[in-house]
Amino acid sequence: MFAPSMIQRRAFSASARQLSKVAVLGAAGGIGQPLSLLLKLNPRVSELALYDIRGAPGVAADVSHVNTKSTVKGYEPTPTGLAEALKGAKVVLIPAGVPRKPGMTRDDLFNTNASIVRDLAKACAESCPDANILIISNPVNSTVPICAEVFKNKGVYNPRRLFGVTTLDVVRASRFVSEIKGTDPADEKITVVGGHSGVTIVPLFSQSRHPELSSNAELVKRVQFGGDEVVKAKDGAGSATLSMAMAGARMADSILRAAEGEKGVIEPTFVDSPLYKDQGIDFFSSNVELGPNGVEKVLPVGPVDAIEEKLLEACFVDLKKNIEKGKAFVAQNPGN
Ligand SMILES: NC(=O)C1=CN([C@@H]2O[C@H](COP(=O)(O)OP(=O)(O)OC[C@H]3O[C@@H](n4cnc5c(N)ncnc54)[C@H](O)[C@@H]3O)[C@@H](O)[C@H]2O)C=CC1
Ligand SMILES: O=C([O-])CC(=O)C(=O)O
Repeated sequence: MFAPSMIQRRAFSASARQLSKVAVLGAAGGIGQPLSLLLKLNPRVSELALYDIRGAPGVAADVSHVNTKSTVKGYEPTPTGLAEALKGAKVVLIPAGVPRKPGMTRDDLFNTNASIVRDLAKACAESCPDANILIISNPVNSTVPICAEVFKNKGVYNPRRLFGVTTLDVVRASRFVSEIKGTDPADEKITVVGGHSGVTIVPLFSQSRHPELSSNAELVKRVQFGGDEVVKAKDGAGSATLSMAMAGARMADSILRAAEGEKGVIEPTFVDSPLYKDQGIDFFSSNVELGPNGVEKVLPVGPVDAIEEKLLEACFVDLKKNIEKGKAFVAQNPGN
């Protein structure tokens, strides 16, 4: 017999910890592999579904030996395999697609990655329409609108559940500031808004502990073009994978914590946003409060200084074009 207090405690822990299936599409890639490992280490994940057009069963077999409770399964690259991987998923992370080589912009990836994301989005809309979809594949400024259009066409679009992963931009910003100031990056909370490429990435140092940094043009540029640093250093072998895996795992964990009812979970992310819709910009990255239903509240950008005002103006020009390009792609190429 259990004492009443024990029964209460057991009932509480069972309801607080939900069973969460998480799927990774593109799981055998540079990001997908370390991301899958980090998700295997997350106690909030009960089931890990790994899918790729090649190599997912091997990655799954490897990761499955890590001695945490969750189960791991790799799926074959067939429509049934994909549907099975997605069925019942609470979170789907999508790092499928090609990465940049030196000299390329993220937009140069559009021609290859747009159709990959469109087709995977279609599978998600069919097999797990209520899942939280986290898009990592570039160009994020266009692939997120692509996913939204696909979900709309299927009649299952829920703007609260679609996220462009821009976490890496704030991860970089806090690290770069800590290097300059000799501080712990954990203490450097830097707001970054806009989109996820070049000048659409807008760090708001005026809101940080070091407001004077907004006039540090070199630092601003480093945050905006941090991805290029890695692309150049990898010299043709791809772009950021390990730091991205960490950033993606952090975002997934935040989504899961909020789903479990934790209050005050805030992450920056590129979402269907009311902030600049009046200027024709339907998606924007800003701090977002997460909840059991996904996006709980899109937080305002807050006060910006004159330099940041100019950065935002430049951001809007490119961002608008990137978003339109994604929407137009689905309109012209709806796929099967
Ligand atoms: N949002 C962000 O902050 C970041 C985004 N990225 C983007 O993430 C993407 C992936 O980068 P990496 O992992 O380095 O590339 P990768 O080439 O190492 O891996 C991509 C994986 O996707 C798989 N794939 C391709 N088509 C697929 C499909 N239809 N279904 C399932 N899997 C498919 C490939 O087989 C491969 O294993 C790139 O587009 C890159 O630009 C990279 C870093 C940061
Ligand atoms: O730079 C790239 O192409 C990959 C990426 O999005 C990043 O590292 O932020």
